[in-house]
Amino acid sequence: MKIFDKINKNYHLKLPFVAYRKPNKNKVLGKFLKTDDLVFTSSFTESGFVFAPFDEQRNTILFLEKEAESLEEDYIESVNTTENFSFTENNSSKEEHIALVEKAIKQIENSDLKKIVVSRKEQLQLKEFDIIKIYQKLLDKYKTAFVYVWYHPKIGLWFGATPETLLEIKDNNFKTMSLAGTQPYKNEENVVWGNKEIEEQQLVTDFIENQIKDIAENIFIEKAKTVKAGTLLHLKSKVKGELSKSSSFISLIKALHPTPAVCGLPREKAKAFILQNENYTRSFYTGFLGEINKVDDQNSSHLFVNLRCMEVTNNIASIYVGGGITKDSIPLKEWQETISKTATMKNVLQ
Ligand SMILES: C=C(O[C@H]1C=CC=C(C(=O)O)[C@@H]1O)C(=O)O
Repeated sequence: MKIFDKINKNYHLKLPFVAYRKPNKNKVLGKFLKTDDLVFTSSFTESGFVFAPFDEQRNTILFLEKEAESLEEDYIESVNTTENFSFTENNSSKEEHIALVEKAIKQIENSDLKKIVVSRKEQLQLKEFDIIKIYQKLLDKYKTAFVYVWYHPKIGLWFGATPETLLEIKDNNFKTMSLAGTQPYKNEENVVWGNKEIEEQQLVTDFIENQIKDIAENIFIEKAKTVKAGTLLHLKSKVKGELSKSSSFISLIKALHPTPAVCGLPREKAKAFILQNENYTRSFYTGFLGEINKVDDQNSSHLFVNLRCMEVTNNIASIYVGGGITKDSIPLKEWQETISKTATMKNVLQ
């Protein structure tokens, strides 16, 4: 495909680009830049593609629409996915993660915190690395996800296949979702959920409702349903509404990000715990990415939460995974949940 040649070319010339396919769509879209200038946005008023970190104190990167060459092509399923990547697994940080989960549970028991999402980074040494093969495998395997590869020579190379929409907005009509609770998919989507997962997801739904109630009208929240995301199942409620005339797109982003699906409740206290206690920097994991202010589509924007993602630097893949901790969490189960979540990316590396 032409778009893959262009990805290869830009990557080898060290020029920024993003390629992405929206959930359940066929088209792969690409934005290819001609210089390696680093452009930031804090107003979200420009037209382009944003890549935002978890911590909003850090910069959001913008690929300006007017500076980019845009390509789009229907994806033709790859026939070349049998080739193997081999990797050596680093010694896992099981004890460290379990200790972090235990600390989060204690903090919840001894404060007004209800939920904290704690995460970790797992590093794998790749024996081979081919940007196109990895991206094709992601496209082949995760048709219901937002599947992307994003590169800037001054920032890094990221891949992801995320199940979570942060915000889709056109005119004043918007959609978002409350996604939380995880169990492995075992050929059955009709499953029973435990109280911990039901409560964990309800906390996210209540937070979203509370955050948007003063800036939106006609809010409608669907009952939670089971959804499949790769080899996992989650609980999801769709949310829609109308942004009030006096409110702005950025106020909606600020109201939603970071949701308790990636941070916790109350938000600021959970964030402080995360920044103090996770012994690595999340950078763009649990941030968000996507199109903003599309001029050819009534200024619409479509943003996704950066989950099930990895960063590749010098043949080392860093896979980022986390999970929501509540008073009812069982540390060993939370560890196993992060292992299950690494499979989304590991499946395309082997
Ligand atoms: C934080 C992650 O997932 C979130 C989204 C869905 C379910 C989650 C959970 O069950 O904990 C997390 O809130 C991740 O995949 O790293």
